[in-house]
This record gives sequence, C-alpha cells and structure tokens, in this order.
Amino acid sequence: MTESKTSPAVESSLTALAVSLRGVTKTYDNGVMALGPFDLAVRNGEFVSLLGPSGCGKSTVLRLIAELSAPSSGTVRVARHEGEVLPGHGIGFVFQEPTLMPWTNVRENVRLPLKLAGVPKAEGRARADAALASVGLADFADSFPRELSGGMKMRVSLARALVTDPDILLMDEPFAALDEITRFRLNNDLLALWRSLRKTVIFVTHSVFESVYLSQRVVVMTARPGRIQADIRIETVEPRGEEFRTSAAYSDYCRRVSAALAPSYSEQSTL
Ligand SMILES: Nc1ncnc2c1ncn2[C@@H]1O[C@H](COP(=O)(O)OP(=O)(O)OP(=O)(O)O)[C@@H](O)[C@H]1O
Repeated sequence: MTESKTSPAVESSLTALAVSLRGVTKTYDNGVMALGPFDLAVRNGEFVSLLGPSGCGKSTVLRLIAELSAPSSGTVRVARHEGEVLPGHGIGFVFQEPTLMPWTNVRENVRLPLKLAGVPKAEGRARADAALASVGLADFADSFPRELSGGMKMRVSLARALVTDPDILLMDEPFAALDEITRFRLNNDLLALWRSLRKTVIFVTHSVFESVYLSQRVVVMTARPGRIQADIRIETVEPRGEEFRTSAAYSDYCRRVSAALAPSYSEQSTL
C-alpha cells in the first residue's frame, strides 16, 4: 500500500466543495424548461462567474443554490460551515437592484437580516457598522438611501449580504446598472473583499470582460435550457488590478471566453 503524502483531513479541506449541482433540471410551472441537465461543482473560497445569453437560466441556478426554488430533478448540495451561522443565512444574495428600504437609514437597512434572525439591537448595529466599514461606507450609516449614488446603494446591498457572515455569496448581475468607472471600482473592491474574507462567490454577469477580470473560473452556459458550454480557468498572478485589465493575458482570456460564448448566441437565435 502506498502512503499518502497528505492526510485525509487536509486533503478533504483542500478540495471541499461549497456547492454541488448534479444532473439538475428545472422546468417552471408554465412548462418553460429553464435549465439542464446542469452540473456544477464550486470549491470553498472559489470565485466563479456564470455567463450566458439572456434567459439561459443563470438566475435560476442562483435561486436553486439559495433554496428559493427546488430542482425538478437532480441534486443541489450546499455545504455549511460549522461555526456560528444564523439559521438560513449561510448564503448572502446580492441582486441587480439594491432594493433598500427608503424610509430608514443605511445602518438599519444593513441590520435587517440580523433583526429578522432575532439578533439583539446593539449587537446588530455594531455588526451593521462593521459590514458598512468593510465596503467603504463607514461614514454613511446615518444617511438615507435617497442621499446615495447608485454605486453606494450597491455597496449597502453588499454590506447587507455580508452582515450575517455567510460562507457563500451569490451575486446576480450586481453591477449591470452602474456606469463603467463605478463598475470597475466596485470590481476592484469586491476582489479586495474576496481576498480578505475568502468567501465562495458565484457571480452572474453578461459581461465577458467583467467575468474574466473577477473570476478564477468562468462557466459559460448554453442557451435555454442552460447547460455547461465551457468551464474556463483564469490563471493569472494575484492580486489582480489595472495591470491585469490592460495585459495581453487578459485580452487572450476575453477572446477565449467570447469564442466559447458565441455558439450559445447562435443557438438562441434559432429557438
Ligand atoms: N418563476 C418563473 N416562472 C416561469 N418561468 C420562469 C420563472 N423564472 C424564470 N423563468 C424563465 O426561465 C428562463 C430562465 O430564466 P432565468 O431568469 O434563470 O435566466 P437568466 O439567464 O438569469 O436571464 P437574464 O440574463 O435575462 O437575467 C427564462 O426563459 C425565464 O423566462
């Protein structure tokens, strides 16, 4: 018998899966087959983007992972860490719209998931302030949403998703409505947060450029029903920054991802 160089415990922690979807299909009640069969495995701490044409089932994948929807067939597994996790909050979800409550201030918007989970007010406020500091909004806790720019509102939405300290962050086109400079800035800040917090991130986008800039893997989906068209690993020196964005390697990856995506669009036009 050959001796393993790595202990089984270390080996399993290195390869531990945060999310696994196997043979998953989803047909909605109206008969639309949105997904599948779809297989995806995401390791702990990975940053993975889902890219594909409109209506190919990207949001459906996120909703299945968040258990907001059940698969029609196949299995969806989500690992939860063993530390202190608020019930139902091992996952943070950031949507395209920041959906903030206009009648209350930024701190209270961020505190909402903790309030719903019954966390005492003083503790909730302290955690909300810490989450706001992590997204660069320490000085805006008492502001109201109407006083904030689109980018700042999105930061609040991100802070609200982080306040429960989830293991997994699901992001559904969070920066799509923002201007390009704000989007670049938020991309950099998200990468810095990911590096320091080491959450697992599954990020839906329509942008080839954004997916390559942010991710360790870009998963390209086919037209509906969404399946995996390509799974492309983006290997580059870390941390990424403007140097990567203007590099030949970045352009090469963008070309590869675009080429993988092209058949999904021609498939879609024949539907
Ligand atoms: N609740 C629902 N009931 C019926 N059909 C739905 C429902 N949710 C989504 N669909 C349909 O399922 C398909 C996949 O939708 P989904 O929102 O997952 O796609 P998407 O790739 O995220 O699209 P987009 O990029 O435009 O946001 C679409 O055809 C959509 O119309």
